Amino acid sequence: ALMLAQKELGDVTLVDIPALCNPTKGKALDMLEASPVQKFDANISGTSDYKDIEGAELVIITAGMARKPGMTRDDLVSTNAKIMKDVSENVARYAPDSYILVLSNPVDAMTYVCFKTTGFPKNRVIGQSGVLDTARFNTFVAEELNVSVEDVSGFVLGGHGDDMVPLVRYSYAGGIPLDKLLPAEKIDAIVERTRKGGGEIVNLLGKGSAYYAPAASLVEMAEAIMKDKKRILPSIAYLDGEYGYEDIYLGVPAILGGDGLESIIELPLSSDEKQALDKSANSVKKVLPLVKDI
Ligand SMILES: NC(=O)C1=CN([C@@H]2O[C@H](COP(=O)(O)OP(=O)(O)OC[C@H]3O[C@@H](n4cnc5c(N)ncnc54)[C@H](O)[C@@H]3O)[C@@H](O)[C@H]2O)C=CC1
Ligand SMILES: O=C([O-])CC(=O)C(=O)O
Repeated sequence: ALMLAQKELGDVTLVDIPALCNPTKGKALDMLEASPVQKFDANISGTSDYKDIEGAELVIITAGMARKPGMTRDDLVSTNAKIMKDVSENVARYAPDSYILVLSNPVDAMTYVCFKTTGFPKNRVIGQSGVLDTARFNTFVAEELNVSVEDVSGFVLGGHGDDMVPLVRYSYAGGIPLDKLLPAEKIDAIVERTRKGGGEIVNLLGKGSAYYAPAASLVEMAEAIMKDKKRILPSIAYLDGEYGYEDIYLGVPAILGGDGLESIIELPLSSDEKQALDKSANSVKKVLPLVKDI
């Protein structure tokens, strides 16, 4: 919320459960009081009444439990699917024209729940994972090469789980393909660390999960939509035959602009890459039956 306001992308309303109404108002007020110092003009308010989101153009859903060390994201599925359904119903009722970004885990399945519950068109329900996974990949590459993160552009496809697919063939530093700059074993180690990147933070924190980098990732997607930037960003999109998958939400490269997820980019994949993507898609598919009757 603070990052959105700092960028003056709009006024921000934080919504949490009634038991946390006052702490939510307190958080919002604290952030708002940073605005005269940091010189941003955006209102930030807190509430537990969904009526207060009436007319919202963009809704970011992060409601739900975070995992603890030793858990997988999929362990959160039944608890978070119920929360996602409740939140999505309220968003559909009070902000029926909004674009939605979903973060709650397991995010591929939660984005599917949000899509089915709201009944919104697929371009208006989008999940976040790839921007974060790519940011982690880029961080590790920049560290290994001792170069600026600004010059590294990785590419991560697939579900937000340990078998996500960092695409080395489409990853560059300063326009130079990564395999010309790093030996295979270093690249493999970076791929593996990226896949487990969320878990690395969960284990270090002991309580809760990553926070700043997921927030920055959501803000990048929000900005693309609010400013109609037509960014090419990895996004969790509803697939209707693209990449050979049907009726599933999965991370793929997409164009984000004023009309949400405006199109999906279908990349040619090698057979190894497609196999890795199939494995990741199958992991997401395994979870979907658990959310279909929520
Ligand atoms: N997709 C991604 O890349 C990432 C996903 N996540 C996921 O995002 C979710 C949120 O993470 P955090 O913000 O760290 O957790 P948190 O525990 O700090 O916040 C979750 C909030 O959801 C609220 N909530 C629970 N039930 C609700 C309901 N029915 N309606 C409205 N609000 C409700 C809670 O009161 C709490 O304030 C988790 O599921 C986490 O795994 C976190 C980081 C990255
Ligand atoms: O790992 C988690 O539980 C939170 C998350 O999705 C991430 O940080 O990638």
